[in-house]
Order: sequence, then structure tokens, then C-alpha cells
Amino acid sequence: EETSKDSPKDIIYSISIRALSELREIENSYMEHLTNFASSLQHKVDVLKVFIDSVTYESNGGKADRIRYVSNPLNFFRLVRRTHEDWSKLITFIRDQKSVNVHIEEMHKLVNRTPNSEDMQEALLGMDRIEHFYDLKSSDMANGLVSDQQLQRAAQWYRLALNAISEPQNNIFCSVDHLSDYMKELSQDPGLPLVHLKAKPIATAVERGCRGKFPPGPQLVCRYNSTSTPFMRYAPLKQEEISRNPLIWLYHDVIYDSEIAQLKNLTRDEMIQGITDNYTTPGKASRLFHLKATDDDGGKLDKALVNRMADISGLDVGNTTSLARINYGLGGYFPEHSDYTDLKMHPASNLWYTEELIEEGDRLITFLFYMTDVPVGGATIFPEAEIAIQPKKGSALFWYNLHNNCEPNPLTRHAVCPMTVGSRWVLVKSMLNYDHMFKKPCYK
Ligand SMILES: O=C(O)CCC(=O)C(=O)O
Ligand SMILES: [Fe+2]
Repeated sequence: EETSKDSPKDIIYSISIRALSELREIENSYMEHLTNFASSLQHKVDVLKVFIDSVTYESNGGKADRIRYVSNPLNFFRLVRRTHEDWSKLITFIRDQKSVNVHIEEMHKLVNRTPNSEDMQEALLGMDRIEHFYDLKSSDMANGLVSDQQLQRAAQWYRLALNAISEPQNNIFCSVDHLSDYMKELSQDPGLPLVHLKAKPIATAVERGCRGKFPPGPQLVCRYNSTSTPFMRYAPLKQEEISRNPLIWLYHDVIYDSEIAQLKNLTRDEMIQGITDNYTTPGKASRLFHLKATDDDGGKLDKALVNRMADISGLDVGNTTSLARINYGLGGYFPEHSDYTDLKMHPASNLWYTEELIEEGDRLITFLFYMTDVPVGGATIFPEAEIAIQPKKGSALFWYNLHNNCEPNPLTRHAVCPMTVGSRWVLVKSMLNYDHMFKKPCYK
């Protein structure tokens, strides 16, 4: 994917949980100022009330009443003091807005950091994606990977989000035949099923995978690998062969909680927006997630992780330690793509990494470390190979993108299912071909 550095003004919050948590922080701050603003106003009102209560006055008092009032020496003195001193002081007090203006200004600053309309659009599309990917309206909800209850909740957010906008400005309404009926439905009890939607198109392979409808794979044995490299002999790893073609392995407990905590310790500012590129996912570029990529001079932890990948795979990982840490948002997904670029097919490609690929060979291997559990949604899907992997904290997936003869293997095309609950963090590294020319084991 391509990346771009976004300025604070055009942050898209919806595409990562990290950014959304920043938005929540902004809201907390706004609420604090609003609360203080309200209590400052309340204080003013309280002071005015005390003054008002201290003055007994008759709204319809006649001339005789007024004379009676000022004939009392105490009243006479109070009247003079009030009108001479208190009135102008009160006006000064009322006019002095410093204590409330501070809060208004702060709230103004926060308004500049709120989501723009594209972000709102992104959030709605995310909700729409959750609904159609998981086929939320159907009663025969996939039971395996997809939990009915949690997805129902997602559908309710979706309805609430749609309900919040009165005017349909969104292309997601294109699927709606009876718009006004549909809008009416939106205001009803979220427990009622929605009926005014067009007949659903036939599910794509990715959608079927995301709904847990891929056939179960062969019962492959999970075993400890203590042979592939010297490292494995003293630190055997639980490994699972997921598939032979494409060759995919899953390893368990390969990244420690302390390492994960360190890797996820990023502010939104340190992360950039990941965007689809025209090569792997043709069409309009879409925003995917927020990521932090570290390059060659990655720190100690990066080096340790890359060495671990070398130990796991038995491959020379080269000198580069470039790693990407990725955080997805709700409804966020990664459309089907390949990690290889297939330069033969796209010789004129002007992607920034083309030169590297020509020199170093295409992306041979992808390593994917899961840094969070994702119990529902958010699976990594290989639609052509009909494989779905549910992220499990500490696990790593490892696959070959190329055949032995270095030709791209289209069965490795993959996607990430829309996120429905929680925060999804992964660590990704691709390894280029030429680094491994002499070490790559023959697997055919
Ligand atoms: O997040 C995932 O499961 C896959 C990420 C991916 O496909 C990529 O970064 O190329
Ligand atoms: Fe990928």
C-alpha cells in the first residue's frame, strides 16, 4: 500500500482504533470545558440570584408604597447604596466574560480537530460494510467465526449512525429502493428487522470467507518444530501447517506480550494513513488503516523480531528490518490484493518501491504477526485458496507469495475482513526474493 503523511487537519479518525481513541480524548476535553463553562455561568447566575433575593421589590407598587418604603431610614440608606454602588458593579460583573470565554475559545480549538465530512462518510461506509459483509439481515447468520449477538449490536450502531443524518448524501443509499420507507424504518426500534433493501447480490469469495463459510481445511496436526533451524532446537515453536498450496504456516506464541505492548505504544501522530494503490487494488484509492513503518535502522526490538522471523523460516532475512505496525478501525478492511507486484505484468509501474523490487526481486514471503485477539470479524482471508485465519494475539502467519520458479502464486491473494469489535493490530514484513535465493527450501 502507498502511504501519505496527513496534516492534523485532515486526520481520518474512522480508519483506526488508535485515532478513534484520540477523538475520544478530544471529546473528553471538550466535555470538561463545557462543564466548566456551565459552572462559570451557574456561578454568575447564583451571584445574581443572591442580589435579586436581597432586594424586596413590588412589581406593581404604587406611589404610596414607594413613599412608605423610603420613609424607613434603613430602606432609604440601602436604596442609595444599591443604586450608587451595586448596580454598576453588577453590570461590570455581568460583562466580564473572561471566565466563560476561556472555555469557549478552548472548545473552538477542539472543533477544529473534529472529524470532517469525509471521515463521517468513511464511518458510514464502514458500518455499511459490516452489514453487507456479514449479511446481518439474514436469519441464517454464519455461526462459526461470526457471533450473532455482537454483529446485531453492530447493526444497531449502523442504524443509529444512519439515523443521525437526516439527508441521504451517501452513495450507500444506492442499494435502497424505497428511500422514504427505509428512512422511516430507521427511526423505529432497532430490534425490528429492516425490510426495504434490494435483493442481495451473490456473495463474493471474500464475503463468504468473512461469514465463516469456507469449507474446513484438512485436519492438520499442530506440532512443535525443533528442527528447521538451530534456534528451534532450544526454543521449539508450536507450528501449524495451514496449507500446502499456497504454502502457509501458522506459529503460536512467537511474540511476547511485553514486545507487543512496546510495539503498540504509538501516538496517532507517529502513524500515517495507509491507502490502497492502483496496482494491487485497482479503482479509487481507499483508506485502510493507520500504520507506522520503520525502515533499515529499526531499533533493537525490530532487529530481534526480524531475527526471530529468520529463525522461524530458516531463511536469510537480509539486512533490512523494515516492519509495518498496522491498526484497523471499526468497519475497516483491506480489499483483496497480492503482496507480490509481478513486475513482468507491470513494467511501467511507477510505484516508489519498483526500483527496489527490480534489484531485489519480488516479495517472496510475507510475515504477519497478530498483536491483538480479534474474536469476531477481522480475519485474514485467502479467497482463492478458501482459507480464513482468525487473529490470535502472539501468533504469526508466514506464507510464500511466489512459486519455486519465482512466478507469482495468485492463490496467495488475500484480504482482511471488516472489523466489527475491538482493535486490530498486526505487524507485517515482506521479504524480497534475491536475499533468499540460496536458502529457500524446495517445497514442491
Ligand atoms: O492485516 C492483515 O491481516 C494483512 C495485512 C496485509 O495484507 C498487508 O499488509 O499486505
Ligand atoms: Fe497483504
